[in-house]
Amino acid sequence: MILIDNLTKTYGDLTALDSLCLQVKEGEIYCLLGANGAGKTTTINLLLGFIKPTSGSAFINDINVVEQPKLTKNYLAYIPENLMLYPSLTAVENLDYFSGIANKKFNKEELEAFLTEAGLQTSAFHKSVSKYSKGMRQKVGIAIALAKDAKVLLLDEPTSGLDPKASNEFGQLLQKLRQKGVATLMATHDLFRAKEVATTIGVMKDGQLKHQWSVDELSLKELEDSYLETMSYNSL
Ligand SMILES: Nc1ncnc2c1ncn2[C@@H]1O[C@H](COP(=O)(O)OP(=O)(O)OP(=O)(O)O)[C@@H](O)[C@H]1O
Repeated sequence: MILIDNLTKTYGDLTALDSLCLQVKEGEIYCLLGANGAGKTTTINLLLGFIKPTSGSAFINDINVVEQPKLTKNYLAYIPENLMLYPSLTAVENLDYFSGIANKKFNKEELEAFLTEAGLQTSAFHKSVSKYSKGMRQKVGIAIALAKDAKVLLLDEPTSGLDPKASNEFGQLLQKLRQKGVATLMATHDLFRAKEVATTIGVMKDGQLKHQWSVDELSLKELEDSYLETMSYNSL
């Protein structure tokens, strides 16, 4: 579970995040939309403990991210736009390495089973990931989350640059994780994919959460209209 309570981050005069409150429960996928500079990555970086908030708090499975950042890592998996893997290693070797960091040890068959569950084709398991497409790399990221048994998944524009088929596959993998009870927060510019996968959609602007809907509350057209209207409104 993710709980964000009045989280604020300022850089000098700039308020990158302004009293953000939101919650992502087990089995929910929360898609955070917003133009460049809205504060989406700042939110994710605060949850990851990469940066410290100016005020407010955030919790991963009831653990305070600021007070116990290392402990929260046990529950978290993170997939950024460009997942960092060791290029000279294969998918199995990368998965073995990253599982080890999370204090999990698996045999070859178990590692391969995670990659299969993440939808990676068997023929790629023992090839260097330097030859992988972006979609294949994202699948390794999902396999890492599965192997780690992550309870919370943080995604920063994971489908950016994926072709529609790969993006669709990625969405289906998120649904699988959702069925396992994973709480997912995904920053994205992809309104279509957000409407496809989310349980809740939030729209940020100037560091503030301007709208939040349950996904069933609105059509894709209504989401697009509301998004564009929010973006065109000049708050200055
Ligand atoms: N280290 C920093 N120093 C100063 N300003 C920063 C820093 N990091 C982010 N910002 C500013 O904070 C604001 C929010 O940035 P953030 O990266 O969270 O936006 P975003 O919604 O993720 O945008 P994008 O869609 O482009 O990734 C922006 O105005 C950005 O310039």
